[in-house]
Amino acid sequence: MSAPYPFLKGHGTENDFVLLPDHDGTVHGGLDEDAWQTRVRALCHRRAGIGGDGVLRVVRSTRPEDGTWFMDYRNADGSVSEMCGNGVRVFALHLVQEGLVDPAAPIAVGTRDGVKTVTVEDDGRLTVDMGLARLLGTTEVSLDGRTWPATHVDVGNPHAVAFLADGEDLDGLSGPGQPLAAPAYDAAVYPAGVNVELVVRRGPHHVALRVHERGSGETRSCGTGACAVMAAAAAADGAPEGTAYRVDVPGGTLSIAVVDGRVRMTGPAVVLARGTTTL
Ligand SMILES: N[C@@H](CCC[C@H](N)C(=O)O)C(=O)O
Repeated sequence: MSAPYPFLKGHGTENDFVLLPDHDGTVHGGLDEDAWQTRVRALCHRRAGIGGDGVLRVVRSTRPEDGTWFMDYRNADGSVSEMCGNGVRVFALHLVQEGLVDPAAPIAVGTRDGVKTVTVEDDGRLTVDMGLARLLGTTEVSLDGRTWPATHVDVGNPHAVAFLADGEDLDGLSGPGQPLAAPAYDAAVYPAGVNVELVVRRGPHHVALRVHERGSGETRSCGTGACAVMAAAAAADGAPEGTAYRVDVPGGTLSIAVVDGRVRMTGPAVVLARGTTTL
């Protein structure tokens, strides 16, 4: 058991996170890699822990090029990712709620994929400049004996975006109430693993997805995944820049557009609890 330390719990479209304030790195910064991964897994455990798809450690940047605050993100299994699109909205909201940043000005958040700028909208949602979505070619993913062509999209982290065939639906991808099994993918294309989005079209510029995340399993939403899906859909549609896509995820809705070549994602963020733990 460790000494008590503070945590908060939040989510963005039900992609949920444990936030760990550790501004000067003295709370968790001294842990070695194994101990840190063990702590992340314990915190994210759905029954024995607080529960979460990942952990957002809130730490002051040590590199000026990262801005003032760095989002030290880990998946539920303790692994690192470059970026978390829902997490960065929750992280920025936390900074606002704690009075650590000016909500009227763009909020710079350092990530392993560089600095992301977050803006608080008048309706309380947050918009993230996610940077580039790079379409890197075609691959395949498989699940339960079905195989789909997929687009390899890099949004800082790796994604495989597969559109289901006509007549296939998202509910049919697993047993009723069951999570998605891990899709098979080409490890030569994704040597560090991949986040897989399975997608249907709901209407013009309107899609819906289920996602199996690297390091977390099926989640209720994935911000980077939604951006990857939007980029793949917009390319397939030949949609002009500025076209806003509605991306439905099991936990809500995100609005995403490409402006000046950069993906801008707007969605909600919630911080719902705080406390201390010895996990
Ligand atoms: N849920 C996140 C993505 C988290 C990282 C991902 N599992 C990975 O390993 O790349 C999001 O909202 O983007």
